[in-house]
Amino acid sequence: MTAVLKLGGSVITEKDEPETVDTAALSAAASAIAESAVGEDIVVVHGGGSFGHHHAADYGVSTTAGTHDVDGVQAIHGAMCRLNAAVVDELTGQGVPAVPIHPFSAATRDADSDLSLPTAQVTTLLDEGFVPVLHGDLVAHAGAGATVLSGDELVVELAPAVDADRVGVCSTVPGVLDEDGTVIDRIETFEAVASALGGSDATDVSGGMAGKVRALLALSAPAVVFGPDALPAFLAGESPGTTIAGDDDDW
Ligand SMILES: Nc1ncnc2c1ncn2[C@@H]1O[C@H](COP(=O)(O)OP(=O)(O)OP(=O)(O)O)[C@@H](O)[C@H]1O
Ligand SMILES: C=C(C)CCOP(=O)(O)O
Repeated sequence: MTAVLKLGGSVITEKDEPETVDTAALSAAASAIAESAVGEDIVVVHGGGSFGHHHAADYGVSTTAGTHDVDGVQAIHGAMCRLNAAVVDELTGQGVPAVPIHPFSAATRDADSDLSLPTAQVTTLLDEGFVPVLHGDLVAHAGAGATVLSGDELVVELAPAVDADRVGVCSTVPGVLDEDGTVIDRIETFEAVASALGGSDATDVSGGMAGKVRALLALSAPAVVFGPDALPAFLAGESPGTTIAGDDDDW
């Protein structure tokens, strides 16, 4: 049983306070992982929260708008590396054999914006008993300089690469909400829920909930979107929140 879990940046950081970790939330998430039965068969991805998104917005960088400004690259990638170090530290402090992987060092987008992410280091580390921890980052982008690579995109790339049985996206909301604020149980097409989907309450250059749903629909195996309180339930094999079940033939 292998799981890919994304910890939303909005969960583990104070999203409106630049470069501030939500230490209580990060500690609770790390403890849920440390205590879960998935043990070491888990790949963790985390988002940007107040580390990546503020800098990306300052430099006008998004998943589609790139930069050639080396100061911008350093600000955005550097902030994400600092957050990644905090996540890895918290996990290892709680006994999880977590190791960092920085996607900017490996991934590319071609001139058609198609993403290529080498994953042999992830699968090898997993096989060797480590818990790889990747993060939303920048990515070298042909013709655009460097663009944002969201953690949600990483989840979509990693799930088939590690043959994941379970994909979970832990955000601040208890699931994807309909127009009345009720958690939608299951989503099979973007069109069915498009009118309820917005961006993010906080600074977010990668599309908020709408971007998340679009990215997760690209998986053929179901992904679940849930809130922090439901993380232990997800790790115990339940499907709390919203199940997003697209149909990608590549799975
Ligand atoms: N229909 C909806 N249901 C649930 N959340 C929604 C909806 N529409 C918009 N949102 C917003 O999407 C946010 C979640 O997306 P966001 O990208 O901010 O989360 P994250 O992945 O946890 O953080 P990060 O992108 O930093 O990793 C929610 O906090 C909410 O503000
Ligand atoms: C803003 C940066 C650099 C990372 C974005 O990752 P996300 O929060 O998963 O969308």
